[in-house]
Amino acid sequence: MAAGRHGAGTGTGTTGAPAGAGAGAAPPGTRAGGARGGLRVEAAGLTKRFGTVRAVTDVSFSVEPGQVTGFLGPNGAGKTTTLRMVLGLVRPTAGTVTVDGRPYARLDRPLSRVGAALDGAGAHPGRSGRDHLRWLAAAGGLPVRRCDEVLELTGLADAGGRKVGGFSLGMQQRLALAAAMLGDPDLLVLDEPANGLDPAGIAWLRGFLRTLAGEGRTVLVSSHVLSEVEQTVDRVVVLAAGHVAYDGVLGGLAGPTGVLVDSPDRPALAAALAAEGLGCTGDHSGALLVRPPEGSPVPVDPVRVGAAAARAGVALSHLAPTSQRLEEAFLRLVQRTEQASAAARRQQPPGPAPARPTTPAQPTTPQQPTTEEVR
Ligand SMILES: Nc1ncnc2c1ncn2[C@@H]1O[C@H](COP(=O)(O)OP(=O)(O)OP(=O)(O)O)[C@@H](O)[C@H]1O
Repeated sequence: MAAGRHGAGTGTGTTGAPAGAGAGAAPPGTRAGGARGGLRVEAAGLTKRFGTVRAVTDVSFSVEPGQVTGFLGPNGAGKTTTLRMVLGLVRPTAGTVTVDGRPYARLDRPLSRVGAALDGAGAHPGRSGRDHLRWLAAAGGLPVRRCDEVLELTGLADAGGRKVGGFSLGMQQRLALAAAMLGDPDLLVLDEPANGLDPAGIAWLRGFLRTLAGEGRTVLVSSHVLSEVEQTVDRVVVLAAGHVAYDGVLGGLAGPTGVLVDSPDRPALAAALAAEGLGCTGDHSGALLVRPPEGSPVPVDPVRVGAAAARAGVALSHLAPTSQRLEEAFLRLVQRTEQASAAARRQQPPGPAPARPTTPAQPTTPQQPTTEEVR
C-alpha cells in the first residue's frame, strides 16, 4: 500500500517533514521545543451511504487538542467510515468534517500534521519493518533517520530488521503506529490500535497515547471494547448504528448513581421499595440495586431508600450509593440506540440521504473517489 496523496492511506501512517526535522531533533517520544498545538477536528452532520447501506447518519462531534478521545462502538457502528471521512479517504454523502478548520485535503503540509493507522501496518511480508518505514519515508520526503526514531518510540528497535511476515499481530500494530508517527504529527487517528495487543501491550499503548496527548497533540482512537480505552481516554464519542449515542466524559456514560441496598429479608425489602415506587433489580451478589428511572439524570437518594425500609419495619444490612458499571452502561446505551435506529428505519422508506438540518458555512472539498467508493 502506498503512502497516498493524503498520507493517511490504508494501513499507512503519514509521511512528511517532521517537526524539528534537521539539527537538534528531539529524542524519540519527546518533542523538540516542548509542546506543540494539536489540531481540532470538527464533524458536522456527517452522513455516509454505500448504496443502500447507511453507514453513518448525521454524526456531529469535535475532538480537542491535548486530549485522547475514544471513538467507541460495536462492529459495524460506523467508526472506520467516520475516521476515513476525517482523513478525506471517503467522501461524505452529506455533512462536513474539518481538521484545524478546513477539510483534510486543504491542509497545508498535511503529511507532517496528521498521522493515521487505519488497517494495521499493511506492509509487504517480505520487507523488514525498517525497510517498510524507509519506503514510506522516501515517498513522503522524510529523513531516513526518522525511521529508527519511530522504531525506538514504538518498542520495535530490536525487531526493525526482521521481515514483517514474521511479526506478531501486536508487532504489526506497533509498526502501524511507527508509520503514523513518521511525520511527528499533531493529530493521530488510530483505528483499533489495541487489536492484537496483549495486556502488557495495551498498558504500553495507554502510556504512549497519554504521552502524546500530554505533549499537546490530538489523539483520536477507536475501539469496540470499552475496557481497552477506559483508562486512556479523556472523553468518548460512542457510535451505534451509525448515530452518535453519547459524547462526553466517560464518567457521564454511567449516568446518575443508584443505591445498593440489602436486608436479611430481601423479599420484604423488595416489597417495601416497590410500595414506594422505587424500582430495583438484583445485582451480582443478590443485593438489591435501586436505579434511577430510565433516562433520568437525578441520582437515587439513599435517605429515601432507607426511609422506605424503615416505614415497612425492614432491617437493613447494607445501604450505599453505587454507579452503574461502565461496561454495562455502554452496552445498554448501544442497545437502546440500535433499537431506536431500527425502529426509525422501519418507518422510513429508503431514499436519498436527508438534507442536513444545519449546514455549516464550510464548503465541501471536491475529492477523488476512493477505491472503496468505486468498488
Ligand atoms: N465500502 C463499503 N461498501 C459498503 N458498505 C460499507 C463499506 N464500508 C463500510 N460499509 C458498511 O458500513 C457500516 C459501518 O462500517 P464501519 O466499518 O464503518 O463500522 P465500524 O464501526 O468501523 O466496524 P468494525 O468495528 O467492525 O470495524 C457497516 O454496515 C459496513 O458493512
